[in-house]
Amino acid sequence: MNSLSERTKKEAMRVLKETSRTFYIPISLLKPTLKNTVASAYLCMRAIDEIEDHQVLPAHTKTTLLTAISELLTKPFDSNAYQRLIDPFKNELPEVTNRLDEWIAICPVEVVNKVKSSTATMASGMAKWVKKNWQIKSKDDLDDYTYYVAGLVGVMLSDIWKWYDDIETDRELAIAFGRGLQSVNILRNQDEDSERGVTFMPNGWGREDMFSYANENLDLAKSYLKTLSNRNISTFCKIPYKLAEKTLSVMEAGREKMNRDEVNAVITTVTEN
Ligand SMILES: CC(C)=CCC/C(C)=C/CC/C(C)=C/COP(=O)(O)OP(=O)(O)O
Repeated sequence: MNSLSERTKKEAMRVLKETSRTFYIPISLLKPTLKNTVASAYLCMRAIDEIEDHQVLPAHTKTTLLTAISELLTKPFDSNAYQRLIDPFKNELPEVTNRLDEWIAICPVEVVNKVKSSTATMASGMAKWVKKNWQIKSKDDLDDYTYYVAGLVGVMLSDIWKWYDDIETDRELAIAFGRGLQSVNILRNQDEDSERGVTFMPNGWGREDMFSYANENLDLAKSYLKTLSNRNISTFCKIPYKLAEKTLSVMEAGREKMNRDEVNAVITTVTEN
């Protein structure tokens, strides 16, 4: 047994628990091989998301880091080069980012190139949107942004399902799933984002337009769910879907987000069915 990689897998679950409110529980419910794979894949994307979202790093540092990481991910991953790249920023960056090389190392070899490739595309898309200062003017811009930051999570997960259990899914539906979840987050975080001077609303859009965008994409997510023939995978995907659906309904009723009991109730309903 390789005890270093066993230790890193445990660490991955600890870091996941500390960084993701939404995905720790669904990932924990996956069977061991899937759990390890999806955890490492999620952490790879989260590692770069923390750079894009960083509250202190200047834009030029973000774009330099994201572009360089994207390039590193397109080759056999050079851990030393990665550590040299982030070294000047290690104190500012969270653990999930500083350990990207370890998350890649625990991803099964048969699927790691898919994870690296989606993450590389995401990193270059994030670099592009940092450069544009997230100036989303049109629906096409919104589709482009949500493709990079969330649609690609769906693409990567679909690649994992295909590898694990030969499950065929529709790429556009997987992307829409990500877009649906992301647009619910945009609605939920609108005030917080505008306080830091960022808006993801296309010109002329109000909240109702973003609600429609979220609903349209979540409808496609529902079609995606119907195509999943593996129960363990289907439960995993249903949890964020149902949480998003419920978040939309509480926001429509004028509240900011679900309370903890409501979150737990959604998870119980999904896992008991
Ligand atoms: C095929 C398929 C299942 C597609 C879905 C793809 C997917 C899981 C996209 C994630 C997008 C997203 C908004 C993540 C952060 O959510 P958050 O802020 O709620 O999560 P956090 O608690 O991890 O920060």
